[in-house]
Amino acid sequence: MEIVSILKKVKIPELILTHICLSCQLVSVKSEVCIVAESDKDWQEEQERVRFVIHEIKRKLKKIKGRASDLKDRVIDLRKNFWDDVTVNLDEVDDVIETQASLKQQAEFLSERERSHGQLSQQLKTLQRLQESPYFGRIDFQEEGESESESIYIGIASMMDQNDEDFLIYDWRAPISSMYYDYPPGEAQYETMDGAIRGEITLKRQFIIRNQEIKGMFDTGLTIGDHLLQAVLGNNANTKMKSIVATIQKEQNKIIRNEKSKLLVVQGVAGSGKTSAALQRVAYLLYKYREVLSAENMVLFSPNPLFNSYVATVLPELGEENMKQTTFHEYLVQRLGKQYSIESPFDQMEYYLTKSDEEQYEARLAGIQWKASLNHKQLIDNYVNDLEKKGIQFRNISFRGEKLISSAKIRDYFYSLDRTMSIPNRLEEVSKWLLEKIKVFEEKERKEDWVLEESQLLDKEDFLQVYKEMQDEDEYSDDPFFNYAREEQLLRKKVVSDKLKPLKRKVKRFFFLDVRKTYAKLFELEKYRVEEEPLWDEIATLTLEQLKSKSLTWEDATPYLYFQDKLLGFRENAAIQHVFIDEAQDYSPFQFAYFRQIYPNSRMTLLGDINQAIYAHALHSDTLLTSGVEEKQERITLQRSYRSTKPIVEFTKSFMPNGDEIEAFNRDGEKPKVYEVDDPYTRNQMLVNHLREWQKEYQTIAVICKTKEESLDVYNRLQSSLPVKLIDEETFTFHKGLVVLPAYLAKGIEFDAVVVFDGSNDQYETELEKNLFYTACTRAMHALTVYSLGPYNRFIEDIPTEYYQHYKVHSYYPKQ
Ligand SMILES: Nc1ncnc2c1ncn2[C@@H]1O[C@H](COP(=O)(O)OP(=O)(O)OP(=O)(O)O)[C@@H](O)[C@H]1O
Repeated sequence: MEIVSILKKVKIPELILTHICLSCQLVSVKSEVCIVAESDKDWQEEQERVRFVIHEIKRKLKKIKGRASDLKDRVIDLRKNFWDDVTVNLDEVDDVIETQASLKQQAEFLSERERSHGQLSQQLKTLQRLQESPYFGRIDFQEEGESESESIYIGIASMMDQNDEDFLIYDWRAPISSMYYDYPPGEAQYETMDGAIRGEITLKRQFIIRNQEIKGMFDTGLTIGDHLLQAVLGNNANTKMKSIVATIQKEQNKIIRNEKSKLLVVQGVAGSGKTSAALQRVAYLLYKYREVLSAENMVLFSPNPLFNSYVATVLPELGEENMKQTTFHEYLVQRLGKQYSIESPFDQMEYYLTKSDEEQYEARLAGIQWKASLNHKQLIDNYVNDLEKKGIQFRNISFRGEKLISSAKIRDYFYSLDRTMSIPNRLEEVSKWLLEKIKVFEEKERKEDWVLEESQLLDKEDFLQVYKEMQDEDEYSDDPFFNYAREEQLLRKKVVSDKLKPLKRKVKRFFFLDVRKTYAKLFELEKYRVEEEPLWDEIATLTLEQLKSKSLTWEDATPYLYFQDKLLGFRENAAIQHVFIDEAQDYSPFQFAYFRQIYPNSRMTLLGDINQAIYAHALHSDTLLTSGVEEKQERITLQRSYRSTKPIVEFTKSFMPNGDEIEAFNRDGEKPKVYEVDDPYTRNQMLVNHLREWQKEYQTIAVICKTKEESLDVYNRLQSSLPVKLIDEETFTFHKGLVVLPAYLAKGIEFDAVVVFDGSNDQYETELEKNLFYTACTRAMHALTVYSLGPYNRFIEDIPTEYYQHYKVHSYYPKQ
């Protein structure tokens, strides 16, 4: 095997390291590196240490395997013979109590064993991972006042030596390990419970260890040397996101280890590692607060279902459980899906992109922006204040088509209650009052003829239940007439009770309050007309139409739920201690305010990129990453982009405002290509050939379109020539190979190579379309090609021509 160890001694500039180690894909890394022969003493000593540590790991593995297997046998045995050790005696009250105690003890015994077994399996998994690659970093740290430095080896978990005295490996999340990410050699310090420990880093070294062998070794003067990063970033994209634990950058480390902020906002350019840092942060918090925090106490809101599967393996790879993951749409559907069909953000986006010729388009757009704003929230708050005094719409309570209690009576009762009580508390009172009334009605109703008729139709089980009830009551008599009468009584009771159950359930859930009708009044009453919004009347008409058809547009769903929670009350989710919101720029200020309401005490980490704000509400208005959030917050900015090669970053940053602040990681590659083609047939032909070529080199290739419709069209065209998959909003996992998808579904994800199917002026014109185009282009890691049917879009005009290769292609086909 060809291995070149890389250390600091001999300098060979501009070495193309195609012969490094092919098995770990350290290929095509072109940079100035330092290199020494394999026989180097340091290399050998390090390899010796790796062997020693792995030997220790194996020893531990053997020991734990033995213990785990013993424990497993004992658990199985305990489960099988659970009852043998329980004294069951139910004769006397004392005996029952004793039996209960004995049962409890046995159950606790079993669960304690099961827990221990779980912990051992966890340790086993971690050791198995360490066995492959025990660590990735080393720092030699000489603490102030000490005469010698200590070598700290850093890996994904800690491991002690045989006598449990010294650490052979430190967990990357241990306080001392933070220096590895934060400091180059020289003065350094780390925080402990007892204050800062100061000293000097005398050596900083990175390793690539695979299959128990050192494949690469770098001494670095930087925080985290570029060599390793070059190697990692040069690899092909995967359908699963990778952990960045070995190469976390200093700025990212600030996000990961931030403990002070209640609200942490990360504005990071495309590919700057926001999502990666967020996941490492979850792992860090789970480690640091392991006594009090578990994966169930954290939730990640992600941009689409595909993204969930994309990031699903990062935490398990680090030996941690995944936190809950959901999309905000999923959350809204779960809360409101029974009453309404809820438009997805993607459908709203399709509307925005494709329906500009519709009559109501302008009004809808104005509505999208208004309903995203905190002004709309204020309007609702004012309205709810008024509703405390009057105006709530109630429903009649009816049973079998007959009105039992009129909405007017309910309203009068509600508004007769103490006004200092909140609306939900008053509803609780109304509910009790109604249930009392229903109870009285229930007793009367049992005597009705229909009840007897229905009782004949009861199931056999119902009769048996009544029979059992009579026996339990000890009312079984020798007098058959008495029995018959009692049976009828009970059957009648059962029929009415069963029939009223759904109604009672609804009353307990405050169904008597008509939320929809009350919300609609906000758009009907002159009092709430928003004068400063010129299209208010149109917005109101549209909203009322939607409400009538029992569907909620994306822009309406959050305000509606907010309003509903205000009226009916909402039990906050106290279990969630940390909320992560990825692609935070896509949430409106109103939506964020709603998050605050449902998770009032949780810490929040918001991650986003203002340049990727693609939803219509972001037009001319604040998003979470601008100034929309007034709360106290800590902001961290990431300017360096890691995903794409330098030429791709130079291309994409050139047409973005403040693009000059975006910094490319120095990774070489081909310049992006822009093909202006004058007919669709030629473009298709070229595209197929192009993709065929790429398939030889790359594992994940995306043809990114603007809309769903365009994606479907491209998919249909390519299908007959190439193995291709179409990704839509219902796609939950994606696989290697060639995919076609709209840009908004590619958010957060990356591909080896990307084709923008049509980057023409007709397609990308507005400011939001620019962001969409930017989002599409920045998905590419190694190669980017833009096809344009006719003249390319005006944003490309802003790019210096030396940053891309431009081709004008004339039709292969004769014009007809
Ligand atoms: N410190 C790092 N070491 C190695 N790779 C990194 C590092 N930071 C980021 N990357 C890589 O860069 C790519 C982009 O990272 P990530 O998806 O986390 O960025 P992002 O800021 O969320 O991007 P976007 O907003 O464009 O979706 C990933 O392949 C990730 O593995």
